[in-house]
Amino acid sequence: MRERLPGPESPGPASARLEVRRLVVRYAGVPAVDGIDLALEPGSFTALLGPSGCGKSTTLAVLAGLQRADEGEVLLDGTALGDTAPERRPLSLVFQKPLLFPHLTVAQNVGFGLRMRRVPRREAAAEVAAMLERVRLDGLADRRIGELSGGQEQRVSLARALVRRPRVLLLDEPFSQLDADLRAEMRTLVRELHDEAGVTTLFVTHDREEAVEVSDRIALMLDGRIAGSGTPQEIYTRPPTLRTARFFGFENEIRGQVAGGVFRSADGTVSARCDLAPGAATLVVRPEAVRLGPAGEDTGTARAGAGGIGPSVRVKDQRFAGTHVVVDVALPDGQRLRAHVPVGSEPAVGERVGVWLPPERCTVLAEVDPTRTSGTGAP
Ligand SMILES: Nc1ncnc2c1ncn2[C@@H]1O[C@H](COP(=O)(O)OP(=O)(O)OP(=O)(O)O)[C@@H](O)[C@H]1O
Repeated sequence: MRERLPGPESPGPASARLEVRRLVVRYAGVPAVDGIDLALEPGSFTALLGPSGCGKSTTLAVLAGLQRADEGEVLLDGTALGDTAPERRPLSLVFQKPLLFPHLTVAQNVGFGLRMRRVPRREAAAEVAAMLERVRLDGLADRRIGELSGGQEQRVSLARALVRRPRVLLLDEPFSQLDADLRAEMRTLVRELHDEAGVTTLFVTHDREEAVEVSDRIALMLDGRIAGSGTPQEIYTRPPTLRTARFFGFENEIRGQVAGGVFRSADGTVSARCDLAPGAATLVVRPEAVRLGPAGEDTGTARAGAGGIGPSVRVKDQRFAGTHVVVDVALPDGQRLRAHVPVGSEPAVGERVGVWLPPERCTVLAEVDPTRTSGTGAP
């Protein structure tokens, strides 16, 4: 995760506050967007994150004026946009597939919007040249679109979007067609461009790592609804619901009960302090937070409130995963718990190990999934 100052970046002079209230969009009567609220502060960078089909693109299309909402409204600096035509909205949209004019050069594509706005030729040329330099395409101004790589095409799309000086920048999975290295490079570029211009940005993605790395805030969308929102740190470490936890890779779910401010697993081996009311609950913990140690060692059970499991459990399975080894252990009641351990420190299958769940990495949720008992969901 990048080091970043807390709070939104300083807004650019013209960046706007964008608000979505109770937005509903139905296709053939079925809601694709089901009553969402969103507030993008001026100059902020928000990721709208969610799996395929959850309604992200539909939301963006409504913001851009390309799709009508069935209910709700979109407000720019407090003014409802209503039926304002797309070209009259001070927003720029970058799509997954670059929609560029193949018969025009790079510079002509970038300058197209300025020509439409009748910006004087010399002024437009200077702005286009400056923009191409910012997206590191200077030198390619006279190339045709067909002579560019996928990454270069998306740079042209970004330049074309930003040269209009939009008050809000909307990005719809702009790098999903690029390879992993190029995606990382483009993410950095988008973030740099945002930080320079301070333009309010909404970045749609299904990739949680991308959302965490690039944004100041994440709104997680599931089945047409906002399932949780917060800073990347908040949502990554303290998921508000079980589904959010699963989406963010909390593979371990331990079921139990809360009583007197303490969660206890069904078999009594895991405990953690929490401020939930008494009742059924689930403790979630990421596999990389689970610590394994030598069997018999005090791995934390004795510490009051520290999530801990009895001194020894048996290793059921382990497999090499490149940067770490995935180890599944069997808890006393038979449920599995998954740990990621550094390569070279993995215990053997059948070995007995001690387990410790650092309390600050455990989240207890007042929810249980009746369709699952417990464990990792591993076979
Ligand atoms: N024009 C349409 N007619 C009917 N159903 C549609 C239409 N467009 C989208 N849908 C449906 O609405 C739901 C939301 O689609 P949307 O494209 O907004 O999701 P998404 O999160 O952007 O998905 P992806 O990441 O795959 O693009 C999906 O179930 C989709 O099949």
